[in-house]
Amino acid sequence: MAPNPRVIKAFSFMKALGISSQEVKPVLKKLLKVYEKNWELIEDDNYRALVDAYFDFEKEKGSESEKKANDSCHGGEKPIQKPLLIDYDHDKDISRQMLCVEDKESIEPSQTFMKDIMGESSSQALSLVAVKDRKSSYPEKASSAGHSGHLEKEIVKPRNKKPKLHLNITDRKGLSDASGGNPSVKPLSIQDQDMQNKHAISICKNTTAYNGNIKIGSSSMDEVKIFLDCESALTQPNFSIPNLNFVMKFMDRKYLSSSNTVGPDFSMVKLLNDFCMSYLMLGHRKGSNSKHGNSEQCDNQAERNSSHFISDITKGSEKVKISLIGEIDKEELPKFNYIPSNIIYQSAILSISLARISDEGCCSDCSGNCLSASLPCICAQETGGEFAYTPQGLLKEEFLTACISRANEPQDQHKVYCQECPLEKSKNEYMPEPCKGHMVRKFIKECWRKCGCDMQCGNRIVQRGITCKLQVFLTREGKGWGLRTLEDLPKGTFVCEYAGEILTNMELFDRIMQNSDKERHTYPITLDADWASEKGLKDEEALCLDATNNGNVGRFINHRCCDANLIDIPVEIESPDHHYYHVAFFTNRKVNAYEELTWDYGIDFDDDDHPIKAFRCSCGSAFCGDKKKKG
Ligand SMILES: C[S@@+](CC[C@H](N)C(=O)[O-])C[C@H]1O[C@@H](n2cnc3c(N)ncnc32)[C@H](O)[C@@H]1O
Repeated sequence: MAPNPRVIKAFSFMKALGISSQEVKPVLKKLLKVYEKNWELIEDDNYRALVDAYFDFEKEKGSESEKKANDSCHGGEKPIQKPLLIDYDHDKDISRQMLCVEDKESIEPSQTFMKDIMGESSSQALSLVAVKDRKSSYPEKASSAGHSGHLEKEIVKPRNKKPKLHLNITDRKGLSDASGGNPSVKPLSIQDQDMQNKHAISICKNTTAYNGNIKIGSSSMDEVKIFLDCESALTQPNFSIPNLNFVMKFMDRKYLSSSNTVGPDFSMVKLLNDFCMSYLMLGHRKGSNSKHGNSEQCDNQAERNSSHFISDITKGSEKVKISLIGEIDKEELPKFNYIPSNIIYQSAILSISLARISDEGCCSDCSGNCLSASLPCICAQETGGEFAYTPQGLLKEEFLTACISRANEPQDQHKVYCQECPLEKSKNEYMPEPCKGHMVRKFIKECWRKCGCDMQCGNRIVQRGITCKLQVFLTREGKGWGLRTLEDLPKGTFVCEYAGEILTNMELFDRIMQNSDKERHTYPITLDADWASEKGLKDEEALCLDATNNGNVGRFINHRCCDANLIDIPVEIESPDHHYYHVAFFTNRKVNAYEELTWDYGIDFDDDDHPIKAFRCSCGSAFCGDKKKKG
């Protein structure tokens, strides 16, 4: 009689797992008896019942018979451990399966076994993930009344529950080297202590089984396992595992709010990468070290289905998209008009004309990139004959250090006192107070339109605009919205300008008076960095920037006393006099992905007379100057 093709198929499936037909035969026989020859139950879910029955049977046989079985089957090698098969198309391509091994303490699989599954060439790249909790990964065992024998008792109850999405966080400690010996490929993962939380995720770095970083497959255990390769941000202390429902809902919203969800460049890998990024981002957003506290918080959030997400607050006006993320009910969406560069409100006088740029004020003889010329061009004169930027586009260490030390020690020698201070005049036109002093600042001068170099010249950083990946997010300390970077930023990186309306100080003062009842406003910046060189400024030349109603992303940068990670540096671009200049933010140290970007506003929290009422500072710095708050 010709063998039953279903038996042959079951044998070949088990053989691929390294289990011989002889071993499978008695188990299959008993299983058929228990299931009353219902093959569907046996074949279901990649022979899950058969695989389980086999391993349970083996286990129960006791140590002696187990040893015998292993010796005969694997030539004395380490016994096969029960695999959770993740198989995306068993019939078509068994060599592309991924395996999870039950016992994480000893998950080095036998070479034979790996070769059987992956084939000779691919066995090194096999990715193995230990399943932490047997209960959470395995179906219930049924005590089958009416059947005798151990196997029957341990037979797996066929599952009629809908498969759940179950993502496991795994510890890769003790895993076999899946990197194929490449030292630069380090597995990275996090371990969830709370197995009650079924929403966990396995994130492994570069344990690529077949070229891609993302691996998906459905297991034989009614689960779907997704392996996502995420960034090293995971190891940061402020990362806590977000609720998966919340991440899912966030993704839904994000893609529903995006007009081009499925464009011609759609790819599943991109989508999953995005999922990874969102997962990390939401994890970081929690900002607390308590996993349990956060997961509760997340549950509530998920219940309320509550997240704001704007994919690009710049409405396409910057070269990069800047997203905003926050929770509904916590804070209103900011109401302002995004402008990528400064704009005159009304009375400010800005004389920008090429005629005002003298031949000595530009490098008309240059071409290409001024930084690659043998000698610095005339535009470097402002910065002592050296360009402020490195060829990599960062601020030079010495220049940055000089700016930082001047900002940190606002000593009198760097201050200038006006005879008739426009700032004081704006507060009280008829009886102005004496000038309180203005810091003389170090300027950067960038090449511009009259210069011979091109737009890619290394001395044109600020004018080329934002290039970092930034995000507006809701701070947890009550500071309202804040700005963070989504990527690591080296020291000296240009982040963004503070762009807003250009007002005269008089106009600003009027505006402040009119809005004095409003608690929160953005912080205006007085453009007084070079008032020293002016004998007397006309009212319409004493300028400031206000980004409250119209501004760029700089308006979201919160204050931090003393140890902020950004420094504001005046930059001369199109105007040779310094009534008007650009205020550019640079990192003053390396800033890690997901860190909030902060800037020291230079507020005197004791100055009760200042027209702008200082907020209660929640910067969290050890050097916080808000003594009232501390008191
Ligand atoms: C330039 S805006 C920054 C963006 C602002 N957080 C928002 O939600 O639009 C300045 C305002 O943010 C708030 N803020 C900034 N830094 C803060 C801090 N360290 N503590 C408390 N509030 C802060 C204050 O209300 C301040 O007037």
